[in-house]
Amino acid sequence: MTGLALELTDLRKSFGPTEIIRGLNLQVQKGHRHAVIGPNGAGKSTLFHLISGRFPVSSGSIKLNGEEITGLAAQQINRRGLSRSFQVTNIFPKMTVFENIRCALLWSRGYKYSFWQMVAKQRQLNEDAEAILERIHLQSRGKVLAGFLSYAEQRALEIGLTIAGDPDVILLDEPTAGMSNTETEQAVDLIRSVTEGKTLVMVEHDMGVVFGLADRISVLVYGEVIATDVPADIRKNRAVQQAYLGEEAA
Ligand SMILES: Nc1ncnc2c1ncn2[C@@H]1O[C@H](COP(=O)(O)OP(=O)(O)OP(=O)(O)O)[C@@H](O)[C@H]1O
Repeated sequence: MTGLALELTDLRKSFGPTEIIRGLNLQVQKGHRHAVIGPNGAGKSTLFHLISGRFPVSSGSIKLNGEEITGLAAQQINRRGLSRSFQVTNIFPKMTVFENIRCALLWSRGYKYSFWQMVAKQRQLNEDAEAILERIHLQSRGKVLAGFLSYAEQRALEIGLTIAGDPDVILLDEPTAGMSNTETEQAVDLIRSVTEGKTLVMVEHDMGVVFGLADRISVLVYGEVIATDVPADIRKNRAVQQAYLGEEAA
């Protein structure tokens, strides 16, 4: 897999008079697991909102698989193969786990409600939903209301919703936030398996997760990427140590 999955050039985003993303450049290679790290308030979530089309950019360019997506709506970007999770869980708590996945599949395939179409596609849809439940290790929890899942299971379901449309590029926002060590280890294994052969861009604060999963790390400070490199070299980078990692990396 070669070429760029994402190419962000001189990206800017202001809220009122305050510029939050300030001439950001970022390239993500196809097939890489790429982590974006940086201090609180650096603009990581805002960056995800820009890439996924949730917020319009103030200026600059975003290319997905070589094609300009700047200015497209979130749904159009999703149809082009980019899917994102949210820091705050995005599941329907009063629907079962299985129904949540089915909904994500329906949405990603753009099915409009038509009874006969639904009947014809029902079987395939159910099989595909079961397959996703297996991939996220929730096959025994399909009939449970999503709101009754443990927190870690809800995060796994959220990953299931994100991968339901079989995206090429997956954006995960703090996928292990709030988890115990054991839950984090399981989440890392899950993320590794569901992103095999895909491109992953991940915002994450847990340095164990970042250095364990990422092929490349970009460091975002005050709305700019100050370094992008392999994990070993990010650890050694002086500017990064000073700006962010501090003693932890020394
Ligand atoms: N909709 C908004 N309107 C105004 N300011 C915003 C908006 N969204 C984010 N900001 C500001 O932009 C800055 C960057 O926020 P953002 O959430 O992107 O940072 P972050 O790097 O993801 O932080 P954290 O690691 O704490 O999640 C913050 O100062 C925040 O207050």
